[in-house]
Amino acid sequence: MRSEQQLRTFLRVLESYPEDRPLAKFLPEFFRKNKQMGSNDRRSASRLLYNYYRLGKTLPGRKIEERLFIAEFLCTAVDNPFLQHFRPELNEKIYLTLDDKISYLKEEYNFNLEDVFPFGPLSIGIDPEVFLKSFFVQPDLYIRIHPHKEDVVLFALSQTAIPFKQIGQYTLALPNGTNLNAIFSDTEFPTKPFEIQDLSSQQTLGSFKPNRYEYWWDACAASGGKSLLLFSEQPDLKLVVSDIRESVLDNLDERFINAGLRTYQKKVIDLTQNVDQVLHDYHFDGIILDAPCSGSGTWGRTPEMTSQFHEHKIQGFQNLQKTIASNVLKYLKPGKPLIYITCSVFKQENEDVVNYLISDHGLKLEMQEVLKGYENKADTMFAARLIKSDL
Ligand SMILES: C[S@@+](CC[C@H](N)C(=O)[O-])C[C@H]1O[C@@H](n2cnc3c(N)ncnc32)[C@H](O)[C@@H]1O
Repeated sequence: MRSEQQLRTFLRVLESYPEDRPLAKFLPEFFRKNKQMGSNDRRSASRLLYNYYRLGKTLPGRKIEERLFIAEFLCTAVDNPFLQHFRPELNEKIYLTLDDKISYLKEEYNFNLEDVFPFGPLSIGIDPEVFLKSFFVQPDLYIRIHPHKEDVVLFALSQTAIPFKQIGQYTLALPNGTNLNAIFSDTEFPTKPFEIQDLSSQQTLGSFKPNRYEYWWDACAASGGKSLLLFSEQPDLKLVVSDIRESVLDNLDERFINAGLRTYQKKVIDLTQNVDQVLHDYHFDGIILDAPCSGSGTWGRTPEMTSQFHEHKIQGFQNLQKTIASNVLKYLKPGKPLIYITCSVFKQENEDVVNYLISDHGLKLEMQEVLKGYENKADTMFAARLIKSDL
């Protein structure tokens, strides 16, 4: 029986999963080692695994199978043959709204929404209920179109059956898992006319406000998402990018070439250390600090993190953020902005770090905001613009 087979495969994959690396890395490795699995088996195993982890820490005492059926019930909105086979009484209610499903589970299974993500406190302004419910909805894939390439991208997408939504002049939402390489092939599009970038990440641009010919530093640049945004707003900038990981900076080179960004300096540095030897002559007009963080605002994409996370880690991230922020400030000109960004929902990593920068370093807060991706099938992020004092 197909559903029985799917359940057996799910249990086998779950048992093999060591929970020490992202599912997105583990699953392809597992499938490579288990070549007998066809594409349908892979698809259903991935779906069941991801949905299972969307339950987070709820219903801890229930059997794995029971939790899986409840996860399927919450995360699917169309007739579900798997559920029909094992729990027809749940499949019968598959068309209920998420709110009604949650009420039903509360009654019948003692389900408690708060247990999905029992961590906190959350940043100010986050609606806990809406945030928690977003865990049962797969986030969208967002792209940012390069300037003047809107027609090319919209035309290519209109030739496919893929439903996409235009959010702004340069921003499109596509269903998760859309194979953009198939639509924008290397032969037809040797340089890609867009970046894959989450909606909230794109929205951090609002806090940058760069001016022409200024000198900016993207201090934790990774593969350069924020630098590319900065460049899209103000191409006439001088730019330094750095990260502790050399490998991610190699990806950055590729993305920069694709976007036409050619003049920048690149440095591999550990910002918990004294970096004066490398940066003693630098005085920046703006610093973007997209700090290492729990990533809790992105767990809608990596739901396995919710059940693997331990709350005590938040303090460790805050310590790291304070250290790095204190170290970079030395290279910021007085009167100029530090843009502090995280993809965390925790107040301890967001407002508390901002308050520390104000109280211990005399920075002036110009604005701070939570980018509520949980309302838009996107990541949730935090961005603050702080000005270094003139003294
Ligand atoms: C949130 S990610 C940055 C994402 C990037 N700005 C983007 O838009 O794609 C944080 C980065 O901080 C880097 N990082 C972590 N610890 C660091 C340290 N001690 N010094 C410098 N960079 C560090 C990580 O390697 C990671 O790439």
